[in-house]
Amino acid sequence: MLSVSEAQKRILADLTPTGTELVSLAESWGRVAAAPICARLDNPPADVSAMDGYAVRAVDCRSGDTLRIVGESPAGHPFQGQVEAGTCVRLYTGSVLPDGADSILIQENARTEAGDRIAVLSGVATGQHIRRRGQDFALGWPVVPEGRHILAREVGLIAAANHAWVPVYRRPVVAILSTGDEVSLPGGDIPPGGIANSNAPMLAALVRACGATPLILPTARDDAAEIARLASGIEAADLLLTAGGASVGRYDLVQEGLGRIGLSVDFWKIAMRPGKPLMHGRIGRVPVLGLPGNPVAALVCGILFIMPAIRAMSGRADLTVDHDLARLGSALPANDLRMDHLRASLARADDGALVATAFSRQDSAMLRTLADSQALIVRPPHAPAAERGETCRIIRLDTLFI
Ligand SMILES: Nc1nc2c(c(=O)[nH]1)N[C@H]1C(S)=C(S)[C@@H](COP(=O)(O)OP(=O)(O)OC[C@H]3O[C@@H](n4cnc5c(N)ncnc54)[C@H](O)[C@@H]3O)O[C@H]1N2
Ligand code: MOO
Repeated sequence: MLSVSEAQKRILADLTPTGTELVSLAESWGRVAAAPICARLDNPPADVSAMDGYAVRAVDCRSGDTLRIVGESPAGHPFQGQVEAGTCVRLYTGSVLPDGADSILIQENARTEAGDRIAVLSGVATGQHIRRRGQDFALGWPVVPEGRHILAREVGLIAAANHAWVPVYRRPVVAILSTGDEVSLPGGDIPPGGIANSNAPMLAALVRACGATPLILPTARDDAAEIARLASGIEAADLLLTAGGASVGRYDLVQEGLGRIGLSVDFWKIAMRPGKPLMHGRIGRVPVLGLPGNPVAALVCGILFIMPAIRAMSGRADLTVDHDLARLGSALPANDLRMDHLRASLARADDGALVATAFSRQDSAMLRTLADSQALIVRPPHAPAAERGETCRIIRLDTLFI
């Protein structure tokens, strides 16, 4: 059986980003920059005040000096004249620094006197409280690199760089085909021996959380011809996920069904738990991931393989999900040859360290335990028994937003 990291490498090996499109700035959140986004101006565009106060010449702004106010310059209304010796201009945060001035006296350090004069209560240092033109970024700088996931911070930055449109990668379309005679639509009557289809909506939610567009196909019965028929239009998608029918049983027919429409299998079976029967292959240009039917196995494969695959197809530079360190909240037995992913709760110790405690039952059909988990404890193949308090590697589920 293949290792998890080898499987990840093989899945990512031949994935390329989708095409590109232009979206409005407001629509760019959650997308991936398809080209470097270069500043169309300096930011700030001019030397501006960082405080409400007075534009002054530091040389004549010592404690006890008085200055004559020669004008006012609200933000957006630059002063047209010059700040001469012994004068100042009233201005505000964001006002352009007038010619002749080199510093800002904050209003708390000035007292208004009779007429148009102020008394300086505390002197200023040259350049104080000035935001220099271009100190954040300059015209032409690539402020957002190609491949960056655009979140709220990037949206703000792209706006500040004066762009209304953003080049992004097209959202990958991910088709989801669940299989199984026993699988029924959630919400309907579940016949004897049936089970509600949790995989299709769960995988669709995962796909959406990864920034791709899910396309749920009708559920296929355990019938190779039907599986082939339902997957036959797959060229319309960028990735095919199947769920169920991946194992060795007589009715596990996904490979046989997809084989009829040209599936070539790259690998089948990974040394991991849950998720052992994962299959990777291709139908024409479309990559295929055959997920196990057990829902927890499907979702763990989703985190380890679907997320990186969608990120790669979306053009993202950061592909795999990060691991963190935690302390074990309870002892664990030695592991076998499969890399294990134990559903666990997370808490904080008094010293702030994360403490991960595995749930006592780890059945890969138990969705409630999965939903109640804040982390997966990742145990390498053949890991020896571990004591409570030992350091372990975890994948945080609570920060993945899936
Ligand atoms: N003799 C062996 N049996 C099994 C092995 C093995 O190595 N040898 N592997 C086990 C492992 S590990 C897994 S994981 C499962 C995977 O099986 P399949 O991918 O073939 O999945 P199914 O048999 O179709 O279903 C498994 C389980 O999940 C339920 N299921 C299926 N689809 C859905 C759905 N859309 N929503 C909710 N639940 C679903 C199904 O009813 C079964 O209970 O194989 C083990 N067996
Ligand atoms: O690996 Mo299976 O995925 O144990 O349930």
